[in-house]
Amino acid sequence: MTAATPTAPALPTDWRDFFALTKPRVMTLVIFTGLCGLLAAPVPVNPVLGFTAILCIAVGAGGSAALNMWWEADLDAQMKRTASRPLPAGRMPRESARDFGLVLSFFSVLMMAVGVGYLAAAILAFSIFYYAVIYTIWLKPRTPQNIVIGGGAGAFPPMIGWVAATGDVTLMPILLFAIIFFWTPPHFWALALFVEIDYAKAGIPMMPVVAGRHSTRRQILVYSVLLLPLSMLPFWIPGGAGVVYGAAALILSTIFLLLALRVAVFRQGVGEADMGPEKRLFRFSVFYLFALFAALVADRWIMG
Ligand code: HEM
Ligand SMILES: CC(C)=CCC/C(C)=C/CC/C(C)=C/COP(=O)(O)OP(=O)(O)O
Repeated sequence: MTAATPTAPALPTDWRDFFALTKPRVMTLVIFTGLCGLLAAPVPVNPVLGFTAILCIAVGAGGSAALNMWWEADLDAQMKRTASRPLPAGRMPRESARDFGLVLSFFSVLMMAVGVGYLAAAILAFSIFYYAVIYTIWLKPRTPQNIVIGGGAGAFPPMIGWVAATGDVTLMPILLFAIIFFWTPPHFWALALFVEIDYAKAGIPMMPVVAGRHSTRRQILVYSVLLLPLSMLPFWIPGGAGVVYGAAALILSTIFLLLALRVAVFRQGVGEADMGPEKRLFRFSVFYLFALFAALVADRWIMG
């Protein structure tokens, strides 16, 4: 962040700009995994409590995204992918994004504490801090391991959903956390491979910029290999998920691994100019997590 960025908006702000600050497209999956954590928990959930918990996850995640955009306005201005966001495009004063993010974050935690429970509120508060401060301010500009460690922030929502329902952290929510944690590096590095030039321009030490494409592809493969047995663990542990989830996890994780193999190993005939395999892996990563968590809930409903 520098003080040089103008704070006066060049264009009037409207509600769509505030909505954009919450990174709504990315947050759909955050909210969905939170909802699935809640619905997969082995207890009946009071609908009002469940609705409050998901609303708090959505508001808290949106608040932390607004704080991320406030802090990164100068960086976002340098990248084509992010240059049209409300702050770099000059549609909003910087302070508005900061205040909006702080208000959303504060009220989401307060509402979670009052309406759902202290443990869920504490984990939500930690997730917001993790994304807005540990990842955005500390890790992202400093190390190519930024998203490996920082990915923890996005892995909390299913745990928050589960804790909101049960009041307790057991092995299952820890496994759901671990699945997203190991999913994040292939998800993000696949994208970073085809938008690498932007990150280099902005001076962000993303893995392809620092370690090169070859090493990034190998690391994508390592996480994708680990993801397969990890995603099967909820099926293998006693009292975990049933065969509907187990079959879905096996199929989805195998496809994920094959797409990662294509990115990492079988690139004969695919030039560096053609990032088709990386784009396919990125798109599938999003579908993968939606489908895996949907299967977890379907399994709970079908298998009981
Ligand atoms: C530190 C970890 C992560 C990083 C750095 C990251 C980064 C990104 C980036 C840069 C995009 C491109 C879209 C955009 O410009 O907004 C994206 C897309 C997406 N991410 Fe991630 N992501 C991370 C973790 C997650 C997590 C944990 C989730 C959900 C559980 C998630 C869900 C999504 C979805 C759904 C999209 C597609 C959005 C669309 O359709 O445009 N990401 N991610
Ligand atoms: C409940 C709660 C607080 C959840 C947090 C959810 C969370 C951490 C999601 C991470 C996903 C995300 C928006 C990454 C963007 O990375 P980036 O900010 O580096 O991407 P950019 O380059 O597009 O700004």
